[in-house]
Amino acid sequence: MTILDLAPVVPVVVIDDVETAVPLARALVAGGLPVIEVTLRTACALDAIERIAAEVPDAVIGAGTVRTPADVAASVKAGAGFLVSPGTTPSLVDAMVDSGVPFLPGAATASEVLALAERGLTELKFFPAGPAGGVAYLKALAGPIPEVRFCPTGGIRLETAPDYLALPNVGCVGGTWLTPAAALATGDYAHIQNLATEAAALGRS
Ligand SMILES: O=C(O)C(=O)C[C@H](O)[C@H](O)COP(=O)(O)O
Repeated sequence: MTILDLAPVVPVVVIDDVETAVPLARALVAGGLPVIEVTLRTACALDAIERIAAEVPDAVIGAGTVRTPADVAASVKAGAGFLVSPGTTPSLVDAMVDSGVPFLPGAATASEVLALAERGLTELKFFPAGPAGGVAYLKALAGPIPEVRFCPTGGIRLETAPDYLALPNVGCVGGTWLTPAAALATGDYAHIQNLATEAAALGRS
């Protein structure tokens, strides 16, 4: 079982207020989406990961927007169970390999995919999925590079997720649509749970 196969959708979340982290994670897990990516884009992101790791045992909590070896170290220290990067550099991949936790390095072109496959890495994030070519691009990659599987992220919504999930080289998709800023601001976790339930059902279609 790998990160790509645990849930059809990985919520990508931006947490501005650390107090929202635990109720938010609980709502996503209750809706059927246990794999959660907290982006390292806010000051409290590492604290949020730490709290979710400590208080929501059913969540598989990971760090997103991992850009540097220092991000890798800080994420693992905070308790991240997996790492996701928007793109890759040689030093970032080295640090991810050495981290001891599962990771999805980002790639957007055939050359980037081949560079990672050459290192034995065959589970990647495809980012930014929509702008980079979407479903058609992934379909084209499956011809020459069928052994590499992806979590496409970037511009995907509930309506477009099924087209990605139908591809043989897609394990799951990521997206921010599960955690609208307005719902977080007002503490509307019931709405977030409903969005998660809706997305989790895609895995049964
Ligand atoms: O922060 C990162 O590491 C990223 O790679 C960016 C996210 O995957 C996108 O921000 C997804 O956002 P939506 O397009 O709204 O679903």
